[in-house]
Amino acid sequence: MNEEQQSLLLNCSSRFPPPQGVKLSYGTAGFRAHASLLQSTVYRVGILAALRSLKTHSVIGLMITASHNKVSDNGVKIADPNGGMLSQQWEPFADALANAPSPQDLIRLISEFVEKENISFDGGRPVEVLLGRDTRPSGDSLLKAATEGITSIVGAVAIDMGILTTPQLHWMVHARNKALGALEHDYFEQLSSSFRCLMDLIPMGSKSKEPNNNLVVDGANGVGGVKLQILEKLLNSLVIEVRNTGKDGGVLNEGVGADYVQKEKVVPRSFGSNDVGKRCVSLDGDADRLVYFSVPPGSSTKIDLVDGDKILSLFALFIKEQLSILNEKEAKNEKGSYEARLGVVQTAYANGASTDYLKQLGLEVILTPTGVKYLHEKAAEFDVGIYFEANGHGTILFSESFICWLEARNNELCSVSKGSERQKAALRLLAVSKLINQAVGDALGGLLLVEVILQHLGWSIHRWNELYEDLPSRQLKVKVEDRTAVVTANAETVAVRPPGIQEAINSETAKYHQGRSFIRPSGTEDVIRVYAEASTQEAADRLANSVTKIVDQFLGFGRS
Ligand SMILES: CC(=O)N[C@H]1[C@@H](OP(=O)(O)O)O[C@H](CO)[C@@H](O)[C@@H]1O
Ligand SMILES: [Mg+2]
Repeated sequence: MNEEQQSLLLNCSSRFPPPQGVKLSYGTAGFRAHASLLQSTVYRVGILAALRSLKTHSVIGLMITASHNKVSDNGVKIADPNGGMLSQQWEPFADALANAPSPQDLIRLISEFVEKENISFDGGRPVEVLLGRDTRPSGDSLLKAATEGITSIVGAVAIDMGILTTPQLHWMVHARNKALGALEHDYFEQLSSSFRCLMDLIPMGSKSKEPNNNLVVDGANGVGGVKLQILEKLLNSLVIEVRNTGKDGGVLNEGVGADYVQKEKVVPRSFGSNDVGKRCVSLDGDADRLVYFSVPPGSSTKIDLVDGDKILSLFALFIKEQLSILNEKEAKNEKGSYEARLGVVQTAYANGASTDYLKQLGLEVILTPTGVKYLHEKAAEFDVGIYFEANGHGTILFSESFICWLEARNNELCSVSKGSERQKAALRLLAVSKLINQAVGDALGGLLLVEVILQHLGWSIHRWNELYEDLPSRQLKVKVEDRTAVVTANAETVAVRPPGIQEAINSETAKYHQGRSFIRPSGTEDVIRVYAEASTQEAADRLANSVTKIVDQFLGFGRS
């Protein structure tokens, strides 16, 4: 680093002192904390984003959001050149940057890192960071802090893309680095045109049995509802009613949104007995998650939840069907078929019944730790990799080589059997790859794909929900003295530390028919999460409570 660079960093950094007595960690999905603590962190992540752009010679994204967390919280995360999460190799540097006590320490860290990573400041290439933020009131001033961080690297440019869903920002980074149109308008255009294409390819015989074909959306009082209202105008064929848009006085994520609905299994605000039987969907605060639900007859608060596992199952079923149509041979020894590897990725939170169902479909099911960064990485190993967290965060990834093969196959079929079922299957798969976000899970693309598949199959939400019956489950959280005392293995299904805790959990779980339980430290909140499953709701609740007590005995504040 030359002197000009050093003094620029020193000057700017002294205006962003880190908060006292707080240890920050990049966590499951970037840094998250009370917004008042984050000025310095976001400033420093701005520096990191510019360095990442220098290192990769690509456009990088920086998103300011705390997703489903409280409105008073905020957070920041990086989108890498392919639109995915920041490379895990850089996370320790992110942690060190965020926690550096003084500007001098910060500059020393940066100098050492730049040398180690061989990052050159030659100024020969553009250094660009796209910025986005959700609707949180603190977003505006944090965005300014991020801009200062980015521009404290000489020659780096910050481009404010405005208020966006998290997946929109990731999509824009992905598109920019492929030299494609990357404005919000391009995003809406891609989603709506691929949706219309899939709708046009629906077989004539499919007619939905749903008496009311309208969709009711809970926007979590966040950014997703408003964006969906813009998108809806381009769709023609789908009637969407959006509630909890955030414009009618509701508070972000308070009693609303995908996280609340999935964890509490009750209706969000502004939904109730008038909605019995309707197809409803909840987005989270930054619109990267979605869960469907319906209100059963006679209920005003209880719901039938159709969670991320069922969305995954619906997608897997559809993709599998299209792949098998595509590979049907018309003549023996015909060339051109390609056994695409289809795989699905889940976490330990996936309902046991969903994993059994997917295996029965003959699919390869992989388990990873919690967090999209892990699921995405695994899904990318397949030709078509579908990943979903139970809470509704997921997408379908298509490998570049499979897309190339599909395009060539579609062209070939166009000339020999245009309009055939096989050509339609190729077109459908290509359209799905454009509709569903290739960078990260996206509630808007996910929602449109669910809608089109339901129409394609002629299914109501009830028929979809009957794919399999969820095992009753319960999730709880426990405050402990030090959550890092829990260390897990085998995709978080086993706690290897503190010693003895897993044995205690096992002996409790063994008392329950179809019992399953695990604990792990949250990567976004200062808690230990407890998950339990059993054959009845009452049993799942009891098991979760007993395991909570075990956690408390081993790690709680009151232990002796
Ligand atoms: C059990 C659960 O829902 N965990 C969520 C939550 O992570 P934790 O590390 O569990 O706090 O937030 C992550 C980011 O949104 C999401 O990827 C993950 O699935
Ligand atoms: Mg989110």
